[in-house]
Amino acid sequence: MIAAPSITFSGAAEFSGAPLFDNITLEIKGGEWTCLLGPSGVGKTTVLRIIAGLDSAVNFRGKIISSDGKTLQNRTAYMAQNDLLFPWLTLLDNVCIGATLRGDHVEKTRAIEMISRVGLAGHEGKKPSQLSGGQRQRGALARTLMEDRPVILLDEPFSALDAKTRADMQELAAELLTDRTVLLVTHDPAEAARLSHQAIVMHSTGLQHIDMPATPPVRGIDDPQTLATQGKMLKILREGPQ
Ligand SMILES: Nc1ncnc2c1ncn2[C@@H]1O[C@H](COP(=O)(O)OP(=O)(O)OP(=O)(O)O)[C@@H](O)[C@H]1O
Repeated sequence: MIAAPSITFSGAAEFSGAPLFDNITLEIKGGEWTCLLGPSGVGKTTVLRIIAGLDSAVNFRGKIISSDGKTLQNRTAYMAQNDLLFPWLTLLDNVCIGATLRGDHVEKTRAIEMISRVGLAGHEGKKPSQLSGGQRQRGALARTLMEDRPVILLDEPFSALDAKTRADMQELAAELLTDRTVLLVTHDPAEAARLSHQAIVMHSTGLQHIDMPATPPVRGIDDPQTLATQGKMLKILREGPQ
């Protein structure tokens, strides 16, 4: 098993002098799923991108500390809100792109297996333009799951999926990412209630932790505690910090 560190993210961020968030501390527990919810524009994607080392436009003043003291560089896999599949590559080549770009051995058999696991068997040779939005999102998920990284950053990875496929992909990701440190941004309280070890709502005024059921994820869709937690989150999202 690969060691998945805890991450402490703390600090403030601004874009061109306009403050986005100030003085927040986000504790992301090692080997667990943390879900981050909150209103549009509050800064969730920016947090993910800063941790992934991707956001050059933002002015971030703070620290990102991993519990094992090692840098997070080359230890994160990031799945963006839009699928970012290369339009000129086939699905199979897109799923293998990480290894290809690094000059590593390309594990085509494993990639074909991953494509099958996300329900896209038979589509390996298609270009992204020949796939539906939900299929492209599953392709991006397969590409992320191919990256054998201890820290996984997912930005609304299931948002384009129909209800059945969404539940199936949540369970697949939970299975394949067991013991990884996962930070999942979602707008869906039902998703957060099912998948989170800890769930946090990001408000413009700071972070609010949500009490989670004692049962471990993945929780049943119709489990009463899951539904109660989902309701509590929705209330907080609608009415603000409580
Ligand atoms: N490159 C950028 N330059 C300037 N402002 C930016 C840039 N990227 C994001 N922002 C601004 O920062 C704010 C936070 O954006 P971010 O994408 O992090 O929000 P979010 O909480 O993930 O929103 P959503 O839920 O809609 O995805 C927004 O007001 C956005 O316009």
